[in-house]
Amino acid sequence: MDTVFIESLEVDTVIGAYDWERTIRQNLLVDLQMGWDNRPSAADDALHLALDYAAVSESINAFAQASHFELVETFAERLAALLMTEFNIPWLRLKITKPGAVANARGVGVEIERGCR
Ligand SMILES: Nc1nc2c(c(=O)[nH]1)N=C([C@H](O)[C@@H](O)CO)CN2
Repeated sequence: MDTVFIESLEVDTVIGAYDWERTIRQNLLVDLQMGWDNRPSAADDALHLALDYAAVSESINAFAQASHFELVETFAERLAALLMTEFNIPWLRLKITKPGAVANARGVGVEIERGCR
């Protein structure tokens, strides 16, 4: 299967398990690979047949704006379910990075794979 991807999309949200994190907004980086058959959109040169990465990015942004989870695991799981339903995505790999959360690490986070290729 082909993929459509979004790399290092920066969103801000309420995220964190500690008390001090509940009162601030922090940045997360979203890396997403989505399974899609790109042949129909390529054959007709038609956006309406493509998995529109701009529309997916807007949806991720809106989700982050409204969410306030403690764990990046929860953020990833709920976002994956939302995107698969909203855009009819059969398979995805989603990585959520929390930059600077751990001293001396550029980023920490989770990566999940859901659905069938
Ligand atoms: N597996 C996880 N471990 C930790 C998380 C998390 O979301 N998943 N979160 C924290 C704190 O919120 C931390 O990021 C604050 O710097 C600790 N461990």
